[in-house]
Amino acid sequence: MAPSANGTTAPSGSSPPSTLAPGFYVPTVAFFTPGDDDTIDEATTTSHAIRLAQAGVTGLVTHGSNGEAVHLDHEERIRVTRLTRAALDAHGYGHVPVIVGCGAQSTRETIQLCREAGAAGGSHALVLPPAYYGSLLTPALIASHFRAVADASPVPILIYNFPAACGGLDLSSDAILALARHPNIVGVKLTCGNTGKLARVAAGTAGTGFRTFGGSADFTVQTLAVGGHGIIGGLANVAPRACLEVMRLWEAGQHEKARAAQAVVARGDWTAIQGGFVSVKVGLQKYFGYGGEPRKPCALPEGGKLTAQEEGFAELVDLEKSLSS
Ligand SMILES: N[C@@H](CC=O)C(=O)O
Repeated sequence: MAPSANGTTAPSGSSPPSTLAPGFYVPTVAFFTPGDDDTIDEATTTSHAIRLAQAGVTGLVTHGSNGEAVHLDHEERIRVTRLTRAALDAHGYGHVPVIVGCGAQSTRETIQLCREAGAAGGSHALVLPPAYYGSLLTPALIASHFRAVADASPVPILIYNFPAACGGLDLSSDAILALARHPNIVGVKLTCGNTGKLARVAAGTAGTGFRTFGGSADFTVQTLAVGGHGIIGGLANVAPRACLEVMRLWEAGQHEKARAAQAVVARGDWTAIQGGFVSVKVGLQKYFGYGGEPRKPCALPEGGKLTAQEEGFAELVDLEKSLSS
């Protein structure tokens, strides 16, 4: 039996359920072979997925913002999802869901990505709203997009509300609650950080199986306090046990300790939020010996900026390592 963040167990080898368990889900970073070779690093993709599962995370997300989805072609996306699913299955984590980032600018390509995600072993799709032609996209067109994708997708979808990645497009709680009535729209990741919206969506969908996730580890306690179901957050690439510990302490009613752990996680997440997925790679490389380079045109920081990012994770990694022993 393998543990999950909410303290339940699932028999290894079983399939992920379509209703997501509450807990902590990790949008994995992508790994590439060094230099001009620059192909998917299959060995590291596999070992990273296993490391996270062994730490007890509830699920993984390929091709979230941390996963450089926009730097990958369709074939590479399929390969990463297949590798991740296969790594989990081969190590007794068949019940652990793999959510797949499927945002694209057209409804047509988004549906194609959802179909490819399902065929590659993805259990759910995480869908950003299209925003490139933002001034042309009315709230009604955005809602039609999500409904058309949900109608056609072979896997249930989660809405991904991340205004900073979508030219400021920020879905309201009213819009999300209306979409939540679609039978194939089963959750939302709120990277907007609006905990008022989170409270309204969690309350408005209570008891339906719809899942309301905070979109960053730095507001885990806030999410749980208002009835959210957990976090989908990139910081757990570096420190999965520390991120889970905040949830465990809160759910055990140890609120002072949960706040103290949340403070450490929030300080670490500030480095990840400012430096994005590149800083997550910096943290992995410095403290766990793998991570490598992002795809160009992104680049690792150098000099004082590199050192500052490394040091920004030090306290968090101390907590992580204390929980590993
Ligand atoms: N801060 C976010 C970035 C994207 O949603 C995260 O932790 O995943």
